[in-house]
Amino acid sequence: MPEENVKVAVRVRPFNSRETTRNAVAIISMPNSQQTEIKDPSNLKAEPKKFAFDYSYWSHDGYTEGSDGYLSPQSSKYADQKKVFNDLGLGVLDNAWKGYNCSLFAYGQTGSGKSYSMVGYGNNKGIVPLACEELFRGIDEKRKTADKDDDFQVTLSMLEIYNEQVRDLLTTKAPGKGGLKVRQHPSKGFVVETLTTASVGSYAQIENKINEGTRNRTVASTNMNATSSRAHTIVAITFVQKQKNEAGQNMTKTSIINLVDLAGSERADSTGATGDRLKEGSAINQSLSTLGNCIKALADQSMGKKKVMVPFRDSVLTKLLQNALGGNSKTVMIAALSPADINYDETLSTLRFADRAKAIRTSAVINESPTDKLIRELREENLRLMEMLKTGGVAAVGAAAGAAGAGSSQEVEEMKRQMEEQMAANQRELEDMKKSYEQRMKESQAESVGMLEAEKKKAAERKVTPHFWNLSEDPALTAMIIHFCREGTAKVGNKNASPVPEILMNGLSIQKEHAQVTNKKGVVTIKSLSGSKITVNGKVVVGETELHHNDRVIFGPNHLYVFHHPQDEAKQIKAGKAVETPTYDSVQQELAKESGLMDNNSTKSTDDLLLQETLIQMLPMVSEANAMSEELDKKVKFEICLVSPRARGLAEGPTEVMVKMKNLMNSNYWLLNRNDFINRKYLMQEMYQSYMEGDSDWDKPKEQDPFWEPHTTPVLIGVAHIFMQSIAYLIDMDESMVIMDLKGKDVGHLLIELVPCDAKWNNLKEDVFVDDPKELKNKALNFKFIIKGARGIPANFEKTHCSYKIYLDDKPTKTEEIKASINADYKHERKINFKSVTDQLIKYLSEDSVTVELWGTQKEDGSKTSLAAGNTRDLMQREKSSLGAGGTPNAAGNSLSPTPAIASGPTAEQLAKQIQEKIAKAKAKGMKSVPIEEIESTLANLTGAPAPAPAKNAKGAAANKGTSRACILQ
Ligand SMILES: Nc1ncnc2c1ncn2[C@@H]1O[C@H](COP(=O)(O)OP(=O)(O)OP(=O)(O)O)[C@@H](O)[C@H]1O
Repeated sequence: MPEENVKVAVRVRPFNSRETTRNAVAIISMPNSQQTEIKDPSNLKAEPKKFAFDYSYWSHDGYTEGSDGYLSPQSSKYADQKKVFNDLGLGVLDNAWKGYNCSLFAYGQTGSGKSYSMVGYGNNKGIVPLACEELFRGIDEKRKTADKDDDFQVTLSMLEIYNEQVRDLLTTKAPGKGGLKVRQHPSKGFVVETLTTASVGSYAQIENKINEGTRNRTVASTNMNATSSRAHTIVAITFVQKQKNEAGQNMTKTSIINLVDLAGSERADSTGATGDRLKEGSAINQSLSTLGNCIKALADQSMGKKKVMVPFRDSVLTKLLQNALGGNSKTVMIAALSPADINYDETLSTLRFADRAKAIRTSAVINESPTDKLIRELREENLRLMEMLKTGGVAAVGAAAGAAGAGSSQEVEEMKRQMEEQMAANQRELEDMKKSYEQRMKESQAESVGMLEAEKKKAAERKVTPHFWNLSEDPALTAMIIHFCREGTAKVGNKNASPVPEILMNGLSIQKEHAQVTNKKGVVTIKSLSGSKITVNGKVVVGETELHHNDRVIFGPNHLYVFHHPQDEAKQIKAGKAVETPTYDSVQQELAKESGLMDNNSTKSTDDLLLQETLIQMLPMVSEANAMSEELDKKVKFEICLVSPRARGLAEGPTEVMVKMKNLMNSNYWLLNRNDFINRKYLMQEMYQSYMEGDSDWDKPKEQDPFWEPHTTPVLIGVAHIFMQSIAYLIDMDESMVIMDLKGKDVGHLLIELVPCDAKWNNLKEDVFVDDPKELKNKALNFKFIIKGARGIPANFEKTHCSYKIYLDDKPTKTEEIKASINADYKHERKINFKSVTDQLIKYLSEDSVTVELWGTQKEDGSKTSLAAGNTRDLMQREKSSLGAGGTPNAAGNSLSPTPAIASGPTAEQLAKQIQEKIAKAKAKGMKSVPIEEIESTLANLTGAPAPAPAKNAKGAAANKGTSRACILQ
């Protein structure tokens, strides 16, 4: 069987508005129509990494937007939708007409442009609609000259794989527990049972069906509280052509065209391995990671590697794509690339994935229908027999048949009769198939006409009646759900309400009777029912609130709608007001601002903008996690924590977003980094989904419960910053330093001593000091770093220890773990010795501080005094009200401000003052600065050699950095 490689194209999109605001740097270039290069943003001068593909599409710039919104090329370099379709889509169609199975799949991180290439937006139609249009244009063309027996049938199915479960997108029926079943068929491979196949007879019908599927996807994703970018969507078009071939025989060619929009390829963890206990628990990434493994194995196979097992069976997606990747299919992959520096890691991994896919070989065959083949064979056999009978070859046939146990011409006649009967039966079967197809077509046409009419009516009503339209993170799912607010009163509620509410919403935290919307002569108001949550423009609704055009309304934690008021809009336009339609980003930004976590100053650094983006991503997730905790009565609460670089022991860097998981029954808490939290959120969703499906075993054992963490997991209690300045003057320090938690709250004191020593580790005498730290250069330096203990630690801790790094330490040093609740004596003494002090070390000692982290494991039931009772909702309410005036709770339940850059205790300035006072006192007693000979002799003692010459240049200084660190004695 002839093999051919998978065709691979990459396409780079324009910057989005956020990237433009933050002055993102474009790191992708395409020197020609095949080559793609990527630069490492941390080293822009270095050679870029180079890749070659069948097509490299430049869609980053060089285009103009027409009045109809179509983006057309300004320069020949720009690849518009038509170009991509002509290269990839037409090829797929051509193969479909020939009877080959074809697959086209789009790969890339969320927001990189997969849907744009596959489906497109507005007038920029993507490959799927253009291919469907072209397919029907071709069919219409063929029909003009077709024979009466010729026939062309198109059927469509559309499914989604989310979390290893298959959902039929062409039905509103909820799938049973665990989704649709995937079974192995002896000849077809893996198939989805009971999947709807819709017959479609025109482009309008196919477009209608795809819209219907997208709408169902929107409803399902909000109901299940799922993230649409984590789902894979497969549109499968089956194209059957019945035509006479050149020899006048009836042939049926069947081609299945699989159009696959894969879930965002970003790794759940984009910063490397996470330490979270539950990191392997979620099935959310299983399909995509198995796809990666299959592509790797297939690429190895085509490179000639023997005995490679391709793990198709390890995920639902790869089972369904087995043919597309490893068998009977002509396959095209389009990898979508973000141009921005910040996406470097993801984009590079997409390019590597695409590069591997190039090597895969498939061997497609023209699919003839077995029924037709049989008829053809029977007819051929029949013709041969007739010919033989006519030409007197009966004896020969008889002899041949005799050898097989027959013998007479009667038997030959009998054989002939049986064959003819079989042929007739086959013909009948075909006729039945045709009839049932025609019936389905009629129904589908009627349904389609009905739907078109309903759509038209809805569109007309939208122009005059106030309504809500859904706003989704995924632009493809936006404005798919419309709820009208007709004159009178309408209830918003879930499916358990009786009577069924006029505005039906299901999903997380939507109550039976959630809200009431009243339209009184065009004045529309909303009020919350049964204490449920509604937010308008970022503010929680209290009492009856009037809605205005473009107001952003959130029901529960995540049902986001925009209110459209046609008359209000007209008034605004008349008054000359700019009417701006809210976007998902603008709404999230508004919520983040309302959360109080973001300052409102307009000049923002890149780090601020990136932090803002992270907050925008995390805030809705934290609200959802809290809503799930409330519904499942998990008695934990999640809160965003902003952690400054200083609190992480770094001199500089971005503020990090972490999530604190708090046990509401006692004061225990855990800190989750962003990726660990996101991973846990998927697990929470899985748990919530199984709870919603009525599974009796929805609740997991503690070890697998994302809402639980053992009390023995150490948590960071707080940090203290120890300034090293006194060592730079060879002056000792004995201080009690404040320990601050990540919110900047005082959680105890750390008793610290810094003691400069001589070569024999005797404490330097009081009269030994330097006036200027520079005097230490090239000399040896010995000092003791002593952590005596901690005082006033929160009572819920059982065991504590400290951990810190000094100067260039690559691993943290830990003190002993002390079992004590409020006061702990670590009695930790570390002897630190530098053979030769460098400028860099002097700078460090003079300006920097050591961050000592205080870690602890909590008591099983926290601090007994705070044990609380009640359900999660009550506990959350109680916590909110006890926050007091200082903390304003917000949508996400946060009341935090970022950690101050430096914890209090004696500040650097106060320490400097203390040091100068000590020096002044010593001088007043007639003492002089440290005798240089003493240091020289210390150095000689240690190295047995004279002091090394000072580094002459930066490189030398850097080299010295490494050697100046002597082994550290403990
Ligand atoms: N070639 C392009 N030209 C112009 N705009 C583009 C192009 N590709 C993508 N975009 C825009 O970028 C945004 C993100 O693209 P798209 O929705 O296709 O991403 P995606 O990878 O499908 O994301 P998701 O995984 O969330 O579905 C959209 O607003 C889209 O209009």
